[in-house]
Amino acid sequence: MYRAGVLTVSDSAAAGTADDRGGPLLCGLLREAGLEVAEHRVVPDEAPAISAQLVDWCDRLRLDLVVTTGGTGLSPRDVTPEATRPLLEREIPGIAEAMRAAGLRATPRSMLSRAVAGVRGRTLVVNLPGSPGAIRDGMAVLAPVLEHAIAKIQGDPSPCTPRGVSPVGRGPSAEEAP
Ligand SMILES: Nc1ncnc2c1ncn2[C@@H]1O[C@H](COP(=O)(O)OP(=O)(O)OP(=O)(O)O)[C@@H](O)[C@H]1O
Ligand SMILES: Nc1nc2c(c(=O)[nH]1)N[C@H]1C(S)=C(S)[C@@H](COP(=O)(O)O)O[C@H]1N2
Repeated sequence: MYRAGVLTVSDSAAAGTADDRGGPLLCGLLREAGLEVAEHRVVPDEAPAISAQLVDWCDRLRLDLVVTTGGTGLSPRDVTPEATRPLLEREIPGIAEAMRAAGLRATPRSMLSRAVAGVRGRTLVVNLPGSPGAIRDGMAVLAPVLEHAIAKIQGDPSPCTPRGVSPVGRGPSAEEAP
């Protein structure tokens, strides 16, 4: 079973002045998607704190997946993408693009998230926005590709057969037709 870490990035949750609703929600959705949630921490919107946690989870604990929530927006304190991007060896722009695109169905503000996703070592790292709605929408996009993405990052040599994957926004391709 793949092991995940959940990092809530929120000044108010870290200070204890607001409940962290996003972190526990995200943990539950990851478990529903079949992952073990090995770590869950809350840090303030401070780049050094975010970076240190990501490096520890990717390099020391060698988690398969790290998902952050919060701090991806336009407030001056929002620095999660800036803290994440330099740590990535390869970006996966399609993940962040797909989550922003899907979120537009719920709110045009989806385009205001600057979330990034990518690979560090054997770990898939994904930023999500902080609101519970954004977490639900983001996980609906992410969950169907998680296992395949992690397997490929970790060197699974098997061919990428499209079978069993429901395409986003289209019918089956000729290749998939019976
Ligand atoms: N951990 C969380 N649990 C519940 N709601 C959250 C959480 N983090 C953010 N939100 C909500 O997401 C929306 C976006 O807020 P904002 O951009 O200010 O958040 P943030 O930088 O992610 O976190 P914060 O403001 O707590 O430092 C707000 O409505 C906020 O209440
Ligand atoms: N699907 C979805 N995406 C969303 C939202 C949402 O409610 N649903 N909120 C947006 C808003 S209002 C902001 S400001 C940005 C960044 O949020 P963050 O700073 O909490 O990361 O995410 C956006 N992405």
